Amino acid sequence: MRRPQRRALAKQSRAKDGDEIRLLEAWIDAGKPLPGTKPPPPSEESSAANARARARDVVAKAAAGDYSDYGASTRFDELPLSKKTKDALRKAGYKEMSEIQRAALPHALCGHDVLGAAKTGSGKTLAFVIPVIEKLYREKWSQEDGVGCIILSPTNDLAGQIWEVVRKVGKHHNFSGGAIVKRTGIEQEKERINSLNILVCTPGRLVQHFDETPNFDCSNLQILVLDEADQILDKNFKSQVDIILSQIPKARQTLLFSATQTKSVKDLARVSLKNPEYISVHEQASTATPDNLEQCAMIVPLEQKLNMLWSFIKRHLKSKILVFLSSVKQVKFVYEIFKKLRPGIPLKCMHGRMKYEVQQAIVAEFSESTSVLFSTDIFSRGLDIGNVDWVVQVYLCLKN
Ligand SMILES: Nc1ncnc2c1ncn2[C@@H]1O[C@H](COP(=O)(O)OP(=O)(O)OP(=O)(O)O)[C@@H](O)[C@H]1O
Repeated sequence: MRRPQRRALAKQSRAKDGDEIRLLEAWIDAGKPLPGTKPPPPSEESSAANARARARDVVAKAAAGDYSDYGASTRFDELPLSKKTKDALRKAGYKEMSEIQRAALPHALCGHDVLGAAKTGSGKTLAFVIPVIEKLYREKWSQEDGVGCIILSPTNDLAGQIWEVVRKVGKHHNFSGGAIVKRTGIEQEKERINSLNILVCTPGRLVQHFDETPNFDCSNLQILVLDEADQILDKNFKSQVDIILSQIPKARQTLLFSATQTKSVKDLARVSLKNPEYISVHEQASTATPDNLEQCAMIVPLEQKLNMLWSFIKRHLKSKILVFLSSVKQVKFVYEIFKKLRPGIPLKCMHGRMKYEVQQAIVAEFSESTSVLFSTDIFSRGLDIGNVDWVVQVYLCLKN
């Protein structure tokens, strides 16, 4: 008896999705922003209660066929998004959009290619994760359709972090996906990669699958995202990115995000952007770092550097400190010596020769506790760790 009931429910839910998709498509088309437009500054008059009422009104009107322009929205619930996505965003505590999200989401939702730049920590991840999920939802993507989206990240850690955001925002949808990183082992990945809809991975790992996984197929790809695009497009990843681009369809949506915007015509031609929207929300800012970040430099004779670092740590025993060193050898050396000297604060170290699971455990511990983490630059891009008091670059290259 149960099975027919379940089938009937599934049918009902598909029909509901179909109605919602038709409404979203009509709304997206009717209310889309004109190419090249930016949202006006948000008005300060409205209270949270007013804003919620306005969002309800917008959605009710859309259901009645009166589609509003959504390019000036300030809240996620004013956008033409599926109920499943809106519910997940609300549960995760996301209500008001950040500046880059306000500027990029309306263009990305209506299918434009986007080249977005905004300071680190400004919310770029949601600005590409939401359009990815919505596009696949509106395309009624399912496991049988295979890989629908690839999100490229320069590091495994960042890929893992992006995947967590995809999971959070897509938790009421039925897409499959995962962070294709060293953690799982290539053989296990090969068995399931063709059934994943959203892949978050480094260029290197993806190329390995193109080389080694029989029948690995991305010919249906709908959307390609490059996070930290400036780094993915630089010479270190060039050969890998070229292979990836040769294996995916040119007719797709492409979203590029980073803290600084690449304007190199060559780069943009490589990724075949079509009439991209250039969105740069912190153009006037003098640095790509947040305004409340204070930065200073000290010139210290080489032979004094470790003493100076030791004194710094001893004077900040109640702080969370991230120390960047320039090689695995240095990280191991400084960590071992300082550990023996017992500064009075827990010490940790991390570098690319450690297993991925060990790195993840160290990041998790560091996120939770007051401690000092010595690391190479594997840790330098895009990771979201709260409450870090100090970042110390011990061997700063002054030329750069
Ligand atoms: N609209 C929002 N409301 C509240 N918090 C948000 C919003 N958007 C993003 N955040 C939070 O802000 C933090 C930084 O977001 P995110 O990692 O996406 O920034 P980023 O611009 O990608 O930074 P980076 O350049 O360092 O990768 C995260 O903790 C995220 O959950």
